[in-house]
Amino acid sequence: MLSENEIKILDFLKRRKESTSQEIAEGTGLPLSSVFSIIATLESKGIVKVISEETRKVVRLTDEGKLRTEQGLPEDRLVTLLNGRPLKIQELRNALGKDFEIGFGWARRKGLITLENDTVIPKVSQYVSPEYTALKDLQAGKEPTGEVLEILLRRKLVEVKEEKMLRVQLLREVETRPAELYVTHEMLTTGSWREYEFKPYNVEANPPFFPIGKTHYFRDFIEKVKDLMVGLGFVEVSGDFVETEFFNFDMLFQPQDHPAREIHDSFVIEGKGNLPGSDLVRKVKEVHEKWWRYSWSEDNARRLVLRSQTTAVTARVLSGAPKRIRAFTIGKVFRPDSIDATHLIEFHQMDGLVIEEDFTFRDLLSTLRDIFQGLGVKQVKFKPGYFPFTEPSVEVYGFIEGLGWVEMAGAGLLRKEVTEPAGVFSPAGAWGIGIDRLAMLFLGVKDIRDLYSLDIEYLRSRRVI
Ligand SMILES: N[C@@H](Cc1ccccc1)C(=O)O
Repeated sequence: MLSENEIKILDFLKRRKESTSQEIAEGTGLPLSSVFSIIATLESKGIVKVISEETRKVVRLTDEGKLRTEQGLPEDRLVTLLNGRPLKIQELRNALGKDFEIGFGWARRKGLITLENDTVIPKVSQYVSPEYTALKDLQAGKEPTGEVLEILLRRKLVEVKEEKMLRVQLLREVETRPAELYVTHEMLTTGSWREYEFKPYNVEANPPFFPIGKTHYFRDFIEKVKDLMVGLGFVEVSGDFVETEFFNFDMLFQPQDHPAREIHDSFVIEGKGNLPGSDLVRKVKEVHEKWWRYSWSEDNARRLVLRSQTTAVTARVLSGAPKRIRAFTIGKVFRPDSIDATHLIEFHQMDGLVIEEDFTFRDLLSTLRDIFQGLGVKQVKFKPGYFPFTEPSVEVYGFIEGLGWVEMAGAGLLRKEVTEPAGVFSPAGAWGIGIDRLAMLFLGVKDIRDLYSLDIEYLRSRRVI
């Protein structure tokens, strides 16, 4: 029992006895990936034998290369269009569309044209680029080398790929008569399937690879965190990347132009923002001047920064003076730093806020424990910490197999100096969790930059979680 494609390959091999997978693909018109899987099936049936397997580097046309092989290179087309006479740029642009820029650039660089005001003057009446010839040759099976290859690579018309090559031998001749069929609806309803013999599935054969669209894996992780928080009864809130110092620092009781503000650096943005219109600003000024003993400046509070902590969103929620709330926000924050495998200048935080009449420090710790449990961190430990806006404050550590205790979050009860100017008089718990680090631990990512990778091959290789 042989399938149609198996027969194709066997017929091809009969004439050759021995052949490479690439020759088979070429000779039968089957895609290389199918050839691999059919050879595996034929080998398991004892009809062919794979005598060697190697990987070699091959030059392949990219999608753009294929297109140019059909249409011609933009500079070739431009010269053809000119046909030996000068033409206005606009006419060429109309004729070539978005290829005009590329064609014009290359034609000029190659000295095929000159420009006088808005008129393009041809220097040659005909032109076939060596690149185009090389693409055609490649299509016919002759790989480019040397300088042309380099230019083609640079122009992204070809790419060098690793390709597996099997050398296959026919072990015995078999009668190549198709007898297998796939079962159809009709066979089932009429019962005629009983008269057929069916092909067993080869579950070990490698199927062809079809890339599917999927969400970026880090985005997926962030969605999971959001789902968890919503499941725990929190509402999601969000804020802008560009924030006034007022919400990023002042409302969080971090004094202006003072070392306590420098708990971390921030990026400054030109211009000034608006402050809230309530008496919140006046009360924040009061509390700063009373306890930090300096003259608080409204103008400084209007300065703009890229938010350096999502606690700025917490401050905005507070400014609405909620009586009772369970809210969280997740998003990017920005801090100057030198970039390496564990540091970026933009990363993600998840800040949370609980305001409840009899909310206690113990409630805060158990909420954090719940969140980390939900994220899959079973063992959590708390250490005293310091943040300008919370008292008491804790640092949260989670135990990760193979790594030990890892710092994951900062938290605490918001100080009265933070809540009261906003008109909040109930206890309020708050925290900020570093999301990138968590994601790296869970997704097995060693370099933080990979979380933001746009490399399509890498992203395809990531599992969907
Ligand atoms: N914003 C703090 C974390 C934090 C948030 C809320 C309360 C306490 C601490 C940081 O970025 O380090």
